[in-house]
Amino acid sequence: MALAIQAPAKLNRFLAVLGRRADGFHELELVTTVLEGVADLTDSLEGEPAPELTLAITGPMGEGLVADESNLVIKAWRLLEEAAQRPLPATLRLEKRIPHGAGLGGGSSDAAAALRLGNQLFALGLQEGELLRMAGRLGSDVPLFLLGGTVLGLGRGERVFPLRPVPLEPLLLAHPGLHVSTPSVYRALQDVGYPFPEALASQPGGTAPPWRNDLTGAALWVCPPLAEVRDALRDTGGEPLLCGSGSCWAARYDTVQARDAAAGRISGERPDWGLWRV
Ligand SMILES: C[C@](O)(CO)[C@H](O)COP(=O)(O)OP(=O)(O)OC[C@H]1O[C@@H](n2ccc(N)nc2=O)[C@H](O)[C@@H]1O
Ligand SMILES: Nc1ncnc2c1ncn2[C@@H]1O[C@H](COP(=O)(O)OP(=O)(O)OP(=O)(O)O)[C@@H](O)[C@H]1O
Repeated sequence: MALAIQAPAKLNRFLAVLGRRADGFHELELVTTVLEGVADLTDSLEGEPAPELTLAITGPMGEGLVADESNLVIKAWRLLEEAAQRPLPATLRLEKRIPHGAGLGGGSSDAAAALRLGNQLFALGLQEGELLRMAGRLGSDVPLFLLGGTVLGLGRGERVFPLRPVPLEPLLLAHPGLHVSTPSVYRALQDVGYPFPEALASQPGGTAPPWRNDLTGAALWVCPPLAEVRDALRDTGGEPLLCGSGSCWAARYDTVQARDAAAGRISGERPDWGLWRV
């Protein structure tokens, strides 16, 4: 019987870079919200046992993605096979609605969905701790999608802890169709210089974490046209925040009305941009 798992996008409302580690990764402090329930910004992974492993990719954001061993869904499946010590042949269908290279974690979310799907489909009985370890091997962003909700991320982002939900303000996400490479943004931190973050723990108790992304300068260095999206959102009265390593921006507004007016204006001026209301 076929099973389907939803794979939502994420928003890092707080991303502090604490420094560069000996292994080349960066030590981070992150507060991330998994954007559950936003249908047009959620991938779907469906599968059923079959004679051999195949992956088909469809959906509005499927173009340009390859369904080979480089795909995070297949990489996750191979880790499941390693844990099960046997092949897990299945027909997999991935419906892509999250743009890739946008900082919304779509590939990571698909990988987490694949771990859960394979574990259920073949009744592997892998426990949460084991799945989290496998997720961390696939990518720094993958474990947070296994938790869902609002998540504190430490280390390179893979050490995750559930937080009390931080309510999101009315948001407008704008995607200019540019693809920004995450490694190139982290590398550019050397060129633009490090910020000097106060630790999240030093924020006054009870307040929401600040709207902050220390990768912004580096991403603008790598991809200067990103500034156009930031400025367009600012012109509508929003407070823009770069999503992860870009290229999407999320702007927060005081009211739903202000956000909806902004969406109307930007969709008229920039019909080529992807827009999502959250
Ligand atoms: C920008 C974020 O999306 C914020 O959540 C993540 O930090 C990126 O997470 P991700 O895409 O899962 O990243 P990974 O696949 O683990 O790493 C991709 C590349 O990004 C850089 N990288 C990533 C995470 C980190 N803490 N420090 C890094 O320097 C490394 O060059 C690494 O080779
Ligand atoms: N199933 C997948 N969906 C999207 N990208 C994938 C997938 N499998 C592999 N990739 C590769 O991973 C890269 C990053 O994809 P992803 O959608 O996670 O980017 P992102 O939104 O910038 O995420 P992050 O903020 O985690 O860097 C893509 O450019 C693509 O080459």
